[in-house]
Amino acid sequence: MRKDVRILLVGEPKVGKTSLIMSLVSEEFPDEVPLRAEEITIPADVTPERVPTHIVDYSEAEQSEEQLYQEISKANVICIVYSVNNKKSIEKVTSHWIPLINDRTDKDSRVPLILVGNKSDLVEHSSMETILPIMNQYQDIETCVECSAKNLKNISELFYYAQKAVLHPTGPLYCPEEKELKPSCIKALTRIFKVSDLDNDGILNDNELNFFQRTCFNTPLAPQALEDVKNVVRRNMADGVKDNGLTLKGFLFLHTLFIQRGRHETTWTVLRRFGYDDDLELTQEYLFPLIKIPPDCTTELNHNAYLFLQSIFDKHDKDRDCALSPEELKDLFKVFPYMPWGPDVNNTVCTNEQGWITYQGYLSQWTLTTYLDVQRSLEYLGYLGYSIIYEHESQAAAITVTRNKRIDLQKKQTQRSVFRCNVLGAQGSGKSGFLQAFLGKNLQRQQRIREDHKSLYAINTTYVYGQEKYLLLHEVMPDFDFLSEADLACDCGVPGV
Ligand SMILES: Nc1nc2c(ncn2[C@@H]2O[C@H](COP(=O)(O)OP(=O)(O)OP(=O)(O)O)[C@@H](O)[C@H]2O)c(=O)[nH]1
Repeated sequence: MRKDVRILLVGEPKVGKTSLIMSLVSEEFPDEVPLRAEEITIPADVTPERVPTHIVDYSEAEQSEEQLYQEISKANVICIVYSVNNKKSIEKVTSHWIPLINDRTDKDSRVPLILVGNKSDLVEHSSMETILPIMNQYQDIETCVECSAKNLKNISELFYYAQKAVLHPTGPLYCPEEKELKPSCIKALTRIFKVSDLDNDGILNDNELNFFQRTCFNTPLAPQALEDVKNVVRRNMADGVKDNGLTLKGFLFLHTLFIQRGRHETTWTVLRRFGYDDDLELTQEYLFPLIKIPPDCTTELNHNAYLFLQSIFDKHDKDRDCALSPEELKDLFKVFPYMPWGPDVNNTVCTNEQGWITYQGYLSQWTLTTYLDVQRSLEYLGYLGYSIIYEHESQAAAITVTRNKRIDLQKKQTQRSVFRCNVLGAQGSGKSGFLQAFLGKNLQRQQRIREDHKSLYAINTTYVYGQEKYLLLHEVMPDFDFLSEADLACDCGVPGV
């Protein structure tokens, strides 16, 4: 969410820019105004969207072109003011102001524009007939409003729309020409749907909808409201509601409707809650929360994280064979922007006879990633929506940072559950075979492993005094001169296999 909003008012001389600002601030029409109002800052607590808002005036008589360009580049939203009783000031909107602003702003990060027709007290008719075609022609125009600084009509609304255009912009979400959601918005909402579809049946049932509602808006929907939402979808499309739940199509339709009715903030609230920024990318804070790992400590998944991963496995193991077929695995990773596991994973963890990753193998791979590269693990948990489903502040709540290894050794006691063992030995001494045998793969199966699918790691569970622990074997290349710090940082070694 933005920290502040900067609104710039531009337009032809004498259309009433300064008067609009003064009317907003003093809540009365000023008889006399300066050429240009001083920049004002409205504190967060008196703005509708609770963000500090700066309002900046422009005066051709007082400012140079260079100063105007500077202000344009600093603005988050620009109000182009015209006077409804002055045709020339309306013409100038398209002949002068829009091209001037477009020339000075980056095509990919255009500022939203608002067309403001002032002095509505002076005319009987509306300027909308002239303005609507302009709105259809220029995508950057967020909205238009007619107002009067003189009788204070629509003044606070104007500044509210301006704030809203910055905080909840239409641009990234919706294409007004096509009257449909933009592809990146569909992608984000589809991920949100999949994360919220806890049983993975392609339908959000009442429980899932309520959970979603509570997560995003802090309140569940009343039963009648839930029915009303579904009825709106039913009335508009045939397959938006199925088995009394919302399908992806229905879910996307609802968001299209929110936007078309000017309730962008609803869709933005959902997107932000699920970690998206203004460009519909997952934020760095969401994917990579800060986590401190002191030296000699390792990282493991905690009990809650395993429960979560278990539920993710269950929801994708459709045939209940305790293994993920390639299709099931693909489906599991659909909420990721890329496929995180390559074919080497099948040779790093336990698989079934078909070579598919078993439940145990799946948890082992997560354990391995968390041990070797905790940032990656946090990122993956983020794609799966861990912190949202478990209502934690961040993905970091899934991680246990273990005690310093030296203290463990001193006390001869450890809480750790993952232990790393380096396997050393000359080329051809059978290290790979040793690793594969640890995964229960016999020589016949080992021979079928393609060279480029081989892994230098093998991880599996073992029992120590009745407790389940993970043992991670790492095959180290024979040239000892090149052993890295990480290669040496093991709990035990198996030399000369
Ligand atoms: N009737 C009417 N007059 C208005 C309204 N708003 C502004 N005016 C009058 O229009 C004239 C110009 O107003 P300004 O606020 O100075 O306009 P501006 O756009 O800031 O002008 P520049 O500083 O030249 O750019 C003044 O005489 C205002 O009193 C309005 O809503 N209705």
